[in-house]
Parts: sequence; C-alpha cells; structure tokens
Amino acid sequence: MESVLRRGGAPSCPAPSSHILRRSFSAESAPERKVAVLGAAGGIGQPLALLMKLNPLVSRLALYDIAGTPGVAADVSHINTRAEVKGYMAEEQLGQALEGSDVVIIPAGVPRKPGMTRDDLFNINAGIVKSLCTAIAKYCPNALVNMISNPVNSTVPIAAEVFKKAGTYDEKKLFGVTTLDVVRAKTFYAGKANVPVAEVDVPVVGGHAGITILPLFSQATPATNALSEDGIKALTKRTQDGGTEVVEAKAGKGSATLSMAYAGAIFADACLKGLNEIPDIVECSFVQSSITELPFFASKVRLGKNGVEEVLGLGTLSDYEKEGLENLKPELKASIEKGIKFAKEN
Ligand SMILES: NC(=O)c1ccc[n+]([C@@H]2O[C@H](COP(=O)([O-])OP(=O)(O)OC[C@H]3O[C@@H](n4cnc5c(N)ncnc54)[C@H](O)[C@@H]3O)[C@@H](O)[C@H]2O)c1
Ligand SMILES: O=C(O)C[C@H](O)C(=O)O
Repeated sequence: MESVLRRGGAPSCPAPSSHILRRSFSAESAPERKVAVLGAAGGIGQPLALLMKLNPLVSRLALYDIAGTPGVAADVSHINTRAEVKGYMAEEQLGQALEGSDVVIIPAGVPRKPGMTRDDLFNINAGIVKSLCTAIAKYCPNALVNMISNPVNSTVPIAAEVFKKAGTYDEKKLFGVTTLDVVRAKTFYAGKANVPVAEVDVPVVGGHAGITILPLFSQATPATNALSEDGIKALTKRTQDGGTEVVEAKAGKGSATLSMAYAGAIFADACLKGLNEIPDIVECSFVQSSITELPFFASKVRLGKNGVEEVLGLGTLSDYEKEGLENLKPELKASIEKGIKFAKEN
C-alpha cells in the first residue's frame, strides 16, 4: 500500500492512520503498541503527546520528562481515544516509562536561540541523549528509537555508541527524525510549483543541519516545468534554512515545535505501521547507511516489522544535487565523528 503520508499532505494523524487502519485492523484488533515520549512536557513533547494519543495504532502512551509530566499526562489522558496514558517524572521513573515500549521518541533537550547553530546545542544535549539511551538499552533494548534532539547529525551516532557499549545496538532500530525537512520541502515546492501539496513527494537526504540537508527537487513529484535553476536553488536554500526561519521568527522563544510534532507523529506512525507489517511504508530518515562512504546518512528507508527493512539509494541526481552531496560530506562526517568521540570518551 502506498503510504498516504508519502503522497503528501494532509495531516496523517489521525485521518490517514484511521484510513489505513480500516483496511487492516479495527482499532480494537490492532496490535498492542506502547510508545514512550521522552521530553514530553516540552514544546515538541506536548503536541507530539497529543498527536500520539490521537493515533489509533497506539495502545499505551508513556509521557516522561524531568518536570511537568503529571499535568500533561492528566490533560492528554482525558481524550477519548484508544491509548492509555501515563505520566512519569524524574529519573527514578524512567525505567517504568520505558519498559515494554515498541517505539521511543526523544525530543528531550534544549532548542536553539537566534544566532546559534544546532551544533551549539551539542554540549547540553549530548549528555541528555547519552543518559536516556543508556536507560533505553537497559529497559527496552528492542524498541525503535526516533531521535529528534539536536544536533541529530551527532545525537544519532551518540545513541549508536551507547547501544554498542551496552551490547544492544541494532542498526535497524535507530532513526534520526528528518521528517520535518521533508514536510518543509513538500510545502515550499507545492507553493512554487503550483501543485496540490497533498500530492507532493520530495526526498530529502544527507543530514539535519544547514547544507547537510539536501532536498532532491529533481525527483519531486508531481514534476513541474515551473521552476528555473535559480528557483530550485532558492527552494533548496529555504529548506536548508527552514529551522533558522522559525528560530528567528520565535525570537528567542525556541525553535519549531508544532510542525516538528506533526513531523514526529508522521514518522512514529510510519514506524508503527512497519512494526504492524503494513507493506510499503517508506520515509526519509537519518540511519546507519552504506549508500555513501559516511556511516550515517538520511535517505528513503523502507520500514518493516524489525525497523529498517531497506535503505533505499539516492536515485539519479542533478548536477546541482551532486555538487550539494559532495559539499555536505565534510560537515556531516565531522558531526558524526564528534558524536562518536563524545560517546567513547564519556
Ligand atoms: N529533528 C528535528 O527536526 C527537530 C526539530 C525541532 C526541534 N528539534 C530539537 O528538539 C529538542 C527539543 O526541542 P523543544 O522545542 O521541545 O525544547 P523544549 O525546551 O521546549 O523542551 C525540551 C524538554 O526536554 C526536557 N528535558 C530536558 N532534559 C531531559 C532529560 N534528561 N530527560 C527528559 N526530558 C528532558 C525539558 O524538561 C523540556 O520539557 C531540541 O534539541 C531541538 O533542537 C529537532
Ligand atoms: O532549527 C532548529 O534548531 C530546530 C530543528 O532542527 C528544525 O529544523 O526546525
């Protein structure tokens, strides 16, 4: 089944999920699935908790944060949908939050302020991600991990090293969430190409920071003649700078939260569908990869009952995209190595 999400547009949660679910299961007969959100009381965590509560594929929803989760959990738990919601606060409850989880989503950590790069978050977020992943290795080593915390280009390698040290690493189960780049590329492309956004697909490859974000507009569908070379360059730059656009507009009050929660919900939904063996679920994600010489790379990935079923290739690139690909490699390589070094030394 072609992923409704891949075709594009309209909010996938809950409508497309329900649509797909109707074909496969009734909400009651869908497998039991526990989703944990770590950082659930934050700017992303709260709307993401809401969207996961609306997802009929979720039967248990664990909301964990170092503060504020009882209120968020009580609030979300009143919504009359399938998932049973529990809030967990402070480190001593982290194990309980994680136990039995099928999918763990991590939006824990500090966001950018204007003038900062994602890498400027490394010093704080690397430690947070490391300690959360240590707990995941202990309490739910088989869960699919959806890493949202920035800098994703480094936090995913950190998670991989933590899992390797614990002896639980399975490269099929670790994902850097780059869905927001795809969401942005689709929106910006639809606007400029004058095509219905719900029909648009644009792969975005590479990583999740600045020039490492490489949208492949040459592969965008529906194809268009409406875009000049300069138009494509401008769309590429806007996609790469999408996060900064929001950080600047929020003027010190954080980074993308609502669009990120939407993107995170799309990706978690795809993971759940894969686990439930719904065929042909394809999303872009930053995963362990051998499609380039870099050990982690974002590209289209086919999801299945064990997580990554297949890392799809890059397809045919335009000359402009080929140049972008070569240009991004040094920065992405350095961010990956920085994460690995941190995890090995701490
Ligand atoms: N991957 C992406 O596309 C993407 C998009 C937007 C934001 N982000 C990143 O997501 C992260 C969160 O952003 P936000 O706007 O929600 O920030 P926020 O400050 O609003 O929320 C972060 C939450 O994490 C919690 N937290 C901190 N340490 C924790 C720990 N050890 N365990 C559990 N929870 C902890 C905080 O209490 C807070 O509630 C940032 O790093 C941001 O850069 C990524
Ligand atoms: O830009 C940020 O710092 C947050 C996030 O990575 C985004 O792309 O919106």
